[in-house]
Amino acid sequence: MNSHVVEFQNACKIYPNGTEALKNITFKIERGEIVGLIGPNGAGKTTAVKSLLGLLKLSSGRVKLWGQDSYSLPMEFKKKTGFLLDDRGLYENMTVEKNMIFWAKVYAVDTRKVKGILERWDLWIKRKDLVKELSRGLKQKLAIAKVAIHDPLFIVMDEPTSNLDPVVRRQVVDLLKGFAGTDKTIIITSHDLYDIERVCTRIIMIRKGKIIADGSMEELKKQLGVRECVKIIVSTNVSDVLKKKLFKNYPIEKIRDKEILVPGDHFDTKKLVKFLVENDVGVERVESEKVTLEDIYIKIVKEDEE
Ligand SMILES: Nc1ncnc2c1ncn2[C@@H]1O[C@H](COP(=O)(O)OP(=O)(O)OP(=O)(O)O)[C@@H](O)[C@H]1O
Repeated sequence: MNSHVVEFQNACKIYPNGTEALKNITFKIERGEIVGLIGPNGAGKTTAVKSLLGLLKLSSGRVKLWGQDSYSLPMEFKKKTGFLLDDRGLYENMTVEKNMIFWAKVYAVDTRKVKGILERWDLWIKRKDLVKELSRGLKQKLAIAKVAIHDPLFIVMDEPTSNLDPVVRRQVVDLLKGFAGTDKTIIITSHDLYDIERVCTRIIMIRKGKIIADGSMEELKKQLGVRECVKIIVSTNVSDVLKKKLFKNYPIEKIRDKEILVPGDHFDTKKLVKFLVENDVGVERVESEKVTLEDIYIKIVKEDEE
């Protein structure tokens, strides 16, 4: 069976004012992937997501969900999707509990499950509050609880962790991480690259309506030629003579002010530390310097600008 859940084929979107938000986008997402859609403000992420959910019509090209045109997705498929967008899909003048009961009914979920869901998100005590009386963070939490109410197979979340306090943010990240290894397919857009890195198995980066990078963290690191480093922090200056010796005898990546960087993989750091000590260099500590998604993002944007 075809395991593509999402397929963009030469998708283009030009808004009536002439803005080209998507320029010939083509990619597929397989069942079980958790994709982070990232990129600068105005890159086209929300436009891509809304087209995928059938909320926007493309100017040309196609976007499919489970092989069906997403703009005319049959109801049986619609019911298998869950999404969190800007407007959150909550009724401001209804209570927390009534909102959830409403959505449970829409998705034909047993309304007796609502209590458990609200408890899980610590919202049961707020059940009698009107949504309009909730803080932004609590609204966001309720909207996320709503997205998962019918256990959808395909989930789209636009900025799920914005406005959340650290505890709730961790709760959301854990929920999303819990989907890894299941048959759920998820797309998350976010500017919070730390969350994306923790949750996603694949990153698609768009800029000015075009895909400029696509792959797992490991693949992106390889493509960009960046690697993890070990950082040796020293307390004394490294003389120019010693620097020369170091570059000659060790795979030194860089020597910065009181920091010596060597590649993290397969390198015997102990040998180098011993060498430094023998040459009267005080070694304070050794740390590993991880490459983050933020480092990758900045490098890709810079390269794309050139
Ligand atoms: N309804 C609209 N009419 C005209 N132009 C629009 C409309 N919606 C978005 N745009 C433009 O399309 C481009 C892509 O916008 P989009 O909202 O998809 O970007 P984004 O990557 O989601 O940005 P952000 O990270 O700021 O949310 C931007 O130039 C934006 O100004």
